Amino acid sequence: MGKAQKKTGKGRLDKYYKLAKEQGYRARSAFKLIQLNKKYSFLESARCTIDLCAAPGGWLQVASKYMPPNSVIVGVDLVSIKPIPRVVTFAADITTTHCRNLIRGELKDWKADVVLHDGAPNVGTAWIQDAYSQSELVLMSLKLAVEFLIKGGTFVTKVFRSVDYNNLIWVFNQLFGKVEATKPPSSRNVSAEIFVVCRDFLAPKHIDPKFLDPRHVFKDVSSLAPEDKGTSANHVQANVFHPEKKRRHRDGYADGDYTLFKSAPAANFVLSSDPIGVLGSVNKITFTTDEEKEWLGLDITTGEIRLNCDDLKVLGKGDFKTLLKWRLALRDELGLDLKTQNTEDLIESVEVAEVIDEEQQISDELERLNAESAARAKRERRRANEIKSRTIQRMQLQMTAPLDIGMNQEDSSLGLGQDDVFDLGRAEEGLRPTQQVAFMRDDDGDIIIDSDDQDNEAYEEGEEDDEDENVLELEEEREKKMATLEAEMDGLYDAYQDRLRERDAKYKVKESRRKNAEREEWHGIGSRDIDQDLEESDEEGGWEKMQQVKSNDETSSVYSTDDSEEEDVQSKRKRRKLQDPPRIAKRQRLISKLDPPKTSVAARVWFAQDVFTGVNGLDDMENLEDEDEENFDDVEISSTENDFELIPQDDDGDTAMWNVEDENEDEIKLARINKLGLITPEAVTIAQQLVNHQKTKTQLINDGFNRYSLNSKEGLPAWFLDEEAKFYKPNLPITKEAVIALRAKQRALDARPIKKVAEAKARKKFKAAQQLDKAMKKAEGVNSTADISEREKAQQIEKLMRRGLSAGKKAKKDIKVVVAKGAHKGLKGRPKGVKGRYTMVDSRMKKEVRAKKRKEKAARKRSH
Ligand SMILES: C[S@@+](CC[C@H](N)C(=O)[O-])C[C@H]1O[C@@H](n2cnc3c(N)ncnc32)[C@H](O)[C@@H]1O
Repeated sequence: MGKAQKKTGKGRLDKYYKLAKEQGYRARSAFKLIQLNKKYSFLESARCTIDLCAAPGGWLQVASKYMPPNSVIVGVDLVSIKPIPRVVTFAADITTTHCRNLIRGELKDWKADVVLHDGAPNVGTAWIQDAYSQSELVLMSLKLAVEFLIKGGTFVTKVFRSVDYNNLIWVFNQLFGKVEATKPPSSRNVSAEIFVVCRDFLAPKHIDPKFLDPRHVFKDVSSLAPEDKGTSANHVQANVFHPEKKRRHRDGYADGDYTLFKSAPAANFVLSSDPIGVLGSVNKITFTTDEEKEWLGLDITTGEIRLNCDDLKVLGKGDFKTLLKWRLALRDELGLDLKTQNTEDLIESVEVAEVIDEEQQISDELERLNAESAARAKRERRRANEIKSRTIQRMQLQMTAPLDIGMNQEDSSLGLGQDDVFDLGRAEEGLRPTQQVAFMRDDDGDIIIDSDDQDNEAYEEGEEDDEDENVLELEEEREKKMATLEAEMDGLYDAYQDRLRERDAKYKVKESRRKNAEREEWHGIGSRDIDQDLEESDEEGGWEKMQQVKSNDETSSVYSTDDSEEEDVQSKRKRRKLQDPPRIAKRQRLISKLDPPKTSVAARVWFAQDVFTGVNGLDDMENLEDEDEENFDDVEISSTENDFELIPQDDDGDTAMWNVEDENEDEIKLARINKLGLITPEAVTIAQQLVNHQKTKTQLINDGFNRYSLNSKEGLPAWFLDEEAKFYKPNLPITKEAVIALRAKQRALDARPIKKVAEAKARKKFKAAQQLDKAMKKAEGVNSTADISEREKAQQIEKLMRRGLSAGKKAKKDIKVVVAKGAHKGLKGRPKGVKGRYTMVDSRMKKEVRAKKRKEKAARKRSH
């Protein structure tokens, strides 16, 4: 790190970077050594340490802090290292004999207890080259280590996980008793670096120079000369330098491929038996060969497919499936799918064998038409069945009244008993012989009873005709196959996502950010908003009227003018609760001093159902999700803060269910807002509009009923819901003022002094007050002295008070500070245009002076 590094982006945000700044370390890497030393404790007992590649000196600072006083510390780097107390530094290349001589000159005949190496060539330009010279550098540092280390000494080095890694470890194992590779927490996960701690140096009398020769240690197995393997004596040596006959790439980059961006030819994807593997490991699919280019020209290779192949990292579930389907279609086209090919061949050969005359053609055509219509009828029947079962579900959840599907509960003419009113299976059976009713969906998607004769004929034909049955079976089989394929693709997509997640170290951060952001997003009205408004609203308007209507008319809904809509929302909530019992369990315990819930008749009837009995028992459920635990903690805190009483759950089923999750979510939101304030421009916009009376609460509530608030997700495919969750969000308007206000808030936060400065200021103030106190006491003493004149008294008191008031305010010396950068960098003598007293400072100086003072103070304390 000879060059000044640009400290932007992740570097600045990094926790260790900040810690290093705070604690006066020159580099965040200092924490790597601190953590390594914490694990292996090699510095405390060391009397002499050599740090190879030590600039800017973070490790040296750590060594000087943790090693006993009066120990010897030597640091070497290509670039010069600014002075550090107790440390001797040189600027030299560790691969040269000059460097070796310099160290020898400094140590004389001393031996080092620890040799450190954190060398890194200029990473970032050519990775292949970097990785190799890094390994080379490690070997060079090892060479110096074996020369200067004492028997039993420790060598700590940074190694990059590359193809040379295993060879290096093998060499270390030959020279040290214990070799361990570890990655300290401060080493970034995205970095390929790892630290190897080699302890208990064996100090052999003679070390084969090949152990320390990169040409031998990193020689590739394939390039191994046959004579090396020949004799049994040589055989050992061959193993020495090539511990693994076959290199595996589990741990590092593949041979010769150190790029993160990878592409694969389309043939790999199409012909591979593991297409998901291909998709998960590359960024792009290319069409380079003639055959692949031909595939591009096919109809099935649409523009969308080409785009998808161009950047696999942006694929959503739908794109992913499209790509896999394209692969299947292409394989079909190429005749690669053996099973399909066989079936097709069979059909083809049958067709060829047939003698086709005109009559035959007509009968074939008729057959085909019959088969088609039978298949259509079957499809419709299946669809009707699906609708039927869905309707039954809806009815069981009281989302749909029997009348919604055109049935009259009391109509005995249908031949149905009162008890069987929800048994549509039987209803349909009962209807079929007389009226031949089929359940169909009309244009609006509602269920209708269809008694069209033609359809019924088809229905019956479908039942009777054997040949048609065959076609139906085929059709069914095809659909089953499609369903299996879909399921398979869903599975593959999940696997693909997992792979991407593994590769993307930032995924978790992104996810947690997204969750945080979602917390403050406002998508509509929750019950909490409404309850709060019921209590707080001081406006006249629609909302109050609705409230009145609600209390007067028990049959009306809670806040919707449409009963069915209200029930729909309620039942969705209930279902969510049932699917997520632990959540309920946690929240049930949080019932607080809220007013008894105001339930509508519809809600009471709903909660009275059998399904909800025993919901309290859910309290005992374990295995709560992390997120919920977090929420729970938050809520607990906020409820104690608000002096809420945590009381056990009431046995009454209604009350239990009324403890809606929305309330707790709102509590969490509220607690968060109390803690952090409003953090999104949308929220600030709404808040400002409310404060400035640009919007009333009623308007706000009405705005909550938008197209996003009551979206039914029923029957939608999972991948669609995934995509929707990502992109289908209300776009709440934000104002310029809101953004300005947020920015100002952030600036104010940034401008706040850090804790240490604030503490120092407070200390100064306290000391000044103490001095003043002292001065006043002395002045009183002077005043009460009888043997001096009044004039003298006044003079002395004035002097004392002046001193007391000026305590802590030292007169600043008039010295001009010149920063040693730009034209002033490396300048010797007076800088141009600077008159009077001046001092040159640089970025390091302040910290070093402070550190020096700190140490002096500590030493003084110790000596007292
Ligand atoms: C990651 S930095 C070391 C940071 C140091 N451990 C600290 O805590 O401040 C790597 C250093 O290796 C040095 N380096 C690279 N090749 C070198 C060589 N051949 N000889 C000496 N130093 C070298 C670079 O100049 C760079 O300062």
